[in-house]
Amino acid sequence: MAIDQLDDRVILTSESNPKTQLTILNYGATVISWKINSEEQLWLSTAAKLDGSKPVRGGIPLVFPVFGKSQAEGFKDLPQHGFARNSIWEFLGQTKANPPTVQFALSPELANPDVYSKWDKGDNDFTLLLTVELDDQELKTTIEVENTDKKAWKFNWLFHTYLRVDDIEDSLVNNLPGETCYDQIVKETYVDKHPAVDFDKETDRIYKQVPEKKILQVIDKGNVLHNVQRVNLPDVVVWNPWIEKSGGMGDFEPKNGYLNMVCIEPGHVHDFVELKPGESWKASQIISTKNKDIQLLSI
Ligand SMILES: O=P(O)(O)OC[C@H]1O[C@H](O)[C@H](O)[C@@H](O)[C@@H]1O
Repeated sequence: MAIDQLDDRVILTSESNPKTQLTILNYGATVISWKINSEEQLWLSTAAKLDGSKPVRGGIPLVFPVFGKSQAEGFKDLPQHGFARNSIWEFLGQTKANPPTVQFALSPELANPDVYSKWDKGDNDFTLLLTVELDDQELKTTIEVENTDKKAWKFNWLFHTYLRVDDIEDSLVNNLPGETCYDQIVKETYVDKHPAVDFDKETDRIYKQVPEKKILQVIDKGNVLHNVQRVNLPDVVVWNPWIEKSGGMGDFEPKNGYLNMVCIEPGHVHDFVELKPGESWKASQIISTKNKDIQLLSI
C-alpha cells in the first residue's frame, strides 16, 4: 500500500521499492523518517518527543509564522519558531499514488491555541497546506500559505531539515562562498569567503537571498550525500549545535549525535512575507540523492 494512515502518523511507501519509505507525524506534520532503500536520510534524536509534548527534535519540523524569536509587532510573545511544529495538522489524504503524495492542512481551529493565540493576539485567519511527495531518490515538500482573513498579515516560513551525515567533521556544505550570512554565534553579518562550510564548532548561520540556482550540497569525503534545491525560498540556515549546545538540550540524544547531523534549512526569514486578504504564497524544498556531481558555482 503506497499510503498507510495510522493513528498518529502516515507512512508513504514507494511503488517501485518497498524499502523506500517516509513517515510523517500528524503532530507538526513533521517528517520523522525518510528511508531510501532502507537507508535513513534524516537525523532524529533518540529522545525526540513524538507524543505532542514538544516539537520534534529532528526530521523536518515546520517553522511558521516566525523564525527564531522576533521583537516585531505582533510576534513578540510567540515562542521560538512559532506554532506550526507544535500543532496537530489534519491529514487530508493522498493526491497521487505514484509517486506517493499526501497533503496535510493547518488552520486556526487546529492550531495549538496556547501558541497561536500569541500571534497578533491570534486573530490572523490562515490556511497552511503541506504537500509531501516521495520519489525514488527524492523528497519534495511544498507549502502553500493563504490569507483567509479580512486584513493583511506577514510571516516567515522555514523547513527545519535535519540531514544525516556519517561524520560532520568529514562533511562540507558547498555553494555558499560569496554569500552574505548573519552569524548567530558571533552576532555579525559577513560575506562567507570559505570554499565550503566546514564544521569544527557550533555553527549557526542565516545565509540571505542565496540564488536558487545554487543547490546546497552536503558532501561527505568528496561524495555528494544530498542536494537541497529551493523554490521561492531565498534563505538558507546552516546549523550544527556541536558539543555544548547539544549537551544542553534535553531532547538531543545521543549526546554525540551532533557528529551525525547537519541542518540545512531553506526558508524565507530575512524579512517577512506579506499577504493581503485572499492572497497565497507557495514554496518548496527538494532534497535529492540523484545527482552525485559536485556543483561549483563561481562566487
Ligand atoms: O531548539 P529549537 O527551537 O528547535 O531551535 C534549534 C535551532 O533552530 C535554528 O537552526 C536556529 O538557527 C538555531 O539558533 C536554533 O538553535
